Amino acid sequence: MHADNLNVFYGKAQALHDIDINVHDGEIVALVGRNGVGKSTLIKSICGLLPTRAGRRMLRGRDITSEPPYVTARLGIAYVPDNRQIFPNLTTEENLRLATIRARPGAWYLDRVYTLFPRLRERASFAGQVLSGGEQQMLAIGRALLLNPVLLLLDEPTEGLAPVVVDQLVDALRIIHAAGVAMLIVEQNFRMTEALASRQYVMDSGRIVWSGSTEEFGSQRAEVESLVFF
Ligand SMILES: Nc1ncnc2c1ncn2[C@@H]1O[C@H](COP(=O)(O)OP(=O)(O)OP(=O)(O)O)[C@@H](O)[C@H]1O
Repeated sequence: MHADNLNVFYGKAQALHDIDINVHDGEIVALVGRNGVGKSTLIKSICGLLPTRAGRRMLRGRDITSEPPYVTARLGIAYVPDNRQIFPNLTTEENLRLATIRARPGAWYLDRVYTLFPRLRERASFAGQVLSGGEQQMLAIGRALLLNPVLLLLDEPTEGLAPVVVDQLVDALRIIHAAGVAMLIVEQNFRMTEALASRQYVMDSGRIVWSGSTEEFGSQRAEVESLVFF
């Protein structure tokens, strides 16, 4: 996926300025920055939930700038929102089965998601609203996988989760990555992004202000942290 000179507005207010980012096939890339700098706006615009005023978005050589979310999903971009958007009155399994209805054909199917997240199999008949935060996050990721994505967009997947659950998610994301799925992860948890991502983008005030490999991110930590937290 390539976003080229993206500019996105809420009404007259410009939220994203001249954004250039790439996520290559099979790559994990992190997007970090303080609250309100535009990270969620960027991933929503990549999957077509927000219109692009200028610039373009490409997926595997195809221009998707004007495509709505249901088309980008069919082309292989799956979005895991920060509020997870589980149907509260449907069971875990019903939530998952809904995702399979118009999914791309591919390697992910219900039983494979249950193998990845055994906890979801145990909770198959429980309503979405009684799941723990970690279980809901697993459900949101499992549902996205059932679309058979080439790119998974994850908005703060570890927010509010206990460290032991974060470790389980990191293990699951490694397995998903090994299966060939690329990811763009919005995260405040540096421990997680350093463990998973090969490259990092730092945002501030609607712009990309730093980008580099995870090794550079580690060696320039003080400089990067001054951009992210002050
Ligand atoms: N629906 C909206 N209408 C108007 N302005 C919005 C809307 N959503 C977000 N914004 C504004 O756009 C800017 C970027 O918000 P965004 O949610 O993308 O930031 P973020 O980096 O993801 O922050 P957070 O980590 O808090 O989610 C903020 O100034 C925010 O107030």
